[in-house]
Amino acid sequence: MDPFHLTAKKVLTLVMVMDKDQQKILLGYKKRGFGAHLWNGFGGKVEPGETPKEGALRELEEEAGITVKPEKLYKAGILLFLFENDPVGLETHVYKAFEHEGQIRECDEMRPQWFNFADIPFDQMWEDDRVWLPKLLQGQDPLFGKMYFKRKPLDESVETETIAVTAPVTPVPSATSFPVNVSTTMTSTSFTTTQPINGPFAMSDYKFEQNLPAVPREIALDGTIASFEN
Ligand SMILES: COc1nc(N)nc2c1ncn2[C@H]1C[C@H](O)[C@@H](COP(=O)(O)OP(=O)(O)OP(=O)(O)O)O1
Repeated sequence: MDPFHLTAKKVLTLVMVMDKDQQKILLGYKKRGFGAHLWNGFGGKVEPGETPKEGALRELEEEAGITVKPEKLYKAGILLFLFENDPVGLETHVYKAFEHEGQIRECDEMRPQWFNFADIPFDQMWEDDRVWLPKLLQGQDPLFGKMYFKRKPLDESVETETIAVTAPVTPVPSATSFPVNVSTTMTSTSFTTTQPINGPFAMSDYKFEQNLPAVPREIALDGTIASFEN
């Protein structure tokens, strides 16, 4: 059985906002959820009834506080992320924008920050980014590719944060002291979580589709680029 065989896919978006004059890109530090502790563009799941472009504009506003005029948001490609032994692929519609409106602001999910093109923190980003993002910055889009990921072994993990937890602790009576009146006291403890470098997956392979006759709308479940926008 092909470990990358897909039976379903989720449609996601990813928006890269750039300032060509300053040679800067706006990235967000993901504070929670899928891809937590990594820098990425802004985006998320496309909701029922939305086009990918509408979803991209909504997520950009939710996560970075800024808006882009629909006609100034350009399709930069589609990346299909496949995970070993996971039958659900992530069809990610990538967009780019060079101008925006509104004030950039942090939210509970993302912390936005501008980076010079020369200082993009690839060692704290999904591994696929170092393959396709330089192409995007050089204007070699639209990009259509499939990225294959395997789960990382735990020894590639690094400790990233210590979380202090105040929790009620209920002493368990020993057999000899039983019966007693069990009292509940508050105490404080802490534990350390591990976060694998570049996220929990390692990219094992990737393939780009070159010289397509038209702009694809989606990547089919069998991996072929099936339908085209005219
Ligand atoms: C696996 O490789 C990936 N690489 C890159 N560069 N980006 C990725 C990868 N996998 C997913 N992404 C992007 C696509 C989306 O922009 C986000 C994931 O979105 P999320 O799951 O957070 O979607 P939301 O709708 O915001 O989620 P909530 O349910 O938390 O609202 O990462």
